[in-house]
Amino acid sequence: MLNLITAEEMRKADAYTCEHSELSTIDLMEQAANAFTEIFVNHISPQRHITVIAGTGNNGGDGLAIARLLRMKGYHNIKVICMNGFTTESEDFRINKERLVALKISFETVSTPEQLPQNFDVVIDAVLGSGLNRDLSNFLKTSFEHINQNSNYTVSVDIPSGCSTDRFTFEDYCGIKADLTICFQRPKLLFTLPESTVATKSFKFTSIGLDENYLLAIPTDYYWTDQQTVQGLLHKRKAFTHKGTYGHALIISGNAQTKGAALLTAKAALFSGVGLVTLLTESAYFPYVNVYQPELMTANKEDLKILDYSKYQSVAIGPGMGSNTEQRDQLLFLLQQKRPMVLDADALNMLTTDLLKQYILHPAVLTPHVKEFDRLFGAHTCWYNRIQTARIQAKELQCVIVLKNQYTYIINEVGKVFINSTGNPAMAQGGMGDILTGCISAFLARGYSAFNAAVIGCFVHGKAGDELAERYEVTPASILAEHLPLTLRSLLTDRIMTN
Ligand SMILES: NC(=O)C1=CN([C@@H]2O[C@H](COP(=O)(O)OP(=O)(O)OC[C@H]3O[C@@H](n4cnc5c(N)ncnc54)[C@H](OP(=O)(O)O)[C@@H]3O)[C@@H](O)[C@H]2O)[C@H](O)CC1
Ligand SMILES: [K+]
Repeated sequence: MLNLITAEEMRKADAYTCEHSELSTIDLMEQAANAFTEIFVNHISPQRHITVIAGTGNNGGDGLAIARLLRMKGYHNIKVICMNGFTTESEDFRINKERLVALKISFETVSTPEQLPQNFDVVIDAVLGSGLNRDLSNFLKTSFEHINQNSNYTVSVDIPSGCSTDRFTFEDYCGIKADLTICFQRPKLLFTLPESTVATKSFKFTSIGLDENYLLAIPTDYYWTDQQTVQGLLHKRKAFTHKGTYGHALIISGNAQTKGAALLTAKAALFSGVGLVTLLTESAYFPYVNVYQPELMTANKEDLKILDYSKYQSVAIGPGMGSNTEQRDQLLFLLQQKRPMVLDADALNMLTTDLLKQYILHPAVLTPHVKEFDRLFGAHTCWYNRIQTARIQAKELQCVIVLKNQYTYIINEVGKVFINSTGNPAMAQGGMGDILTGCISAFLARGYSAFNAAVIGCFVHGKAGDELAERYEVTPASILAEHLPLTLRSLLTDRIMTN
């Protein structure tokens, strides 16, 4: 679990690392440039024409070091353009300029936007990083606009120039619009917000060798859930265990038109390793369930109010359930059974915050997408504010909120935010949310806490999607469900190999 930190804390970590190690700031810059270059070479071939656009601070210094390292790696079409008019020139920028000139890499300075080349193939943007402390000058604004319009592909160093990581809105954004940002040491919360795509379409982060013990001790409300965290949480199946060891999940989902949602949720629970899965549905539908997935058990919807709920370790309610008066009455009845629950889709649509306050008195995971979230907790104009509401509500309701997004936010009962790091656009298809509900309900039934079930469920779901996306342009939900056991195996095998 990586704690996310602010630009100011990063600066302190930089100073601390240099003070408490043999490293000088120029060494750290070299490490940062190396880390950047390692990712860059996997994206951009040496045949491309690279223009590094640099400022004269440390972000610019990184840019110059990157130009030199790329030249040494066989990128021969490379030049550096330095933007004039900065008040400061950092010492490490100066050293890197000397090193660059020694390699005879083209270095020129521009003072007006008109002096910039007409077109760029690949731009490495190293004008401004975390040192941004005021509005952009007209010179920089116009230059950035020109670069944005005329670059085939732009990679920003640490932060797109002109983007402030301490502000979470992008109104009137006039900085660099990157295709990829390679940021240092930690992901930035900002880049997980969907609106940040105006500044960077994607991001990767890489360690530059800052003191991790120092960094990890910095308190924060935001964390990045990485593979190691999930591997630490996952238990391997043990010898002499049986189906009863792994819990029994009850799935309540699907009306006449949306039976597929019920099947997908149940299938995902099954493939996530729960001992038993029962699907509550109309008796007329039992044969279809058995044909589709013979391992599933069925219970009659007519018996909803007479079932013995104590035998289910988790109850998932909502996908494709419908939201008429009868279903609302069923939902309230189910909530009163106080079983560990996952509430999704129509279950969320039928609830209000007052009802949640009244009925959520047991471990519960709410899995809204943006529309469900805003209907329940009020409209939001930006994701940062939406996350803040989720933090308040999770604390107030004492539940876990899984706010779905490309980077899903998992908010625990004390309002801390854990950002899921897996998943991709190939998963953007109907039924994917049903699979997530099934996954989380399986881990809940297997005995994990609501929070751990949410963290594991989101990670495994997204990782299965990532693995499939290497081979599939799109990953239909049922294919993803069937891939879950392979993903679980790879996570558990890696752990055995590495720990
Ligand atoms: N620990 C790390 O993360 C490391 C980061 N590295 C890289 O360093 C940058 C941060 O470098 P820094 O020198 O602090 O700042 P910048 O390069 O972003 O900016 C330089 C100076 O530019 C001036 N400034 C600020 N805003 C503007 C503006 N709108 N227009 C013009 N100029 C501006 C400001 O100086 P002033 O004296 O004029 O106020 C900035 O100081 C980080 O992003 C990483 O890329 C290290 O290389 C490795 C360790
Ligand atoms: K930059």
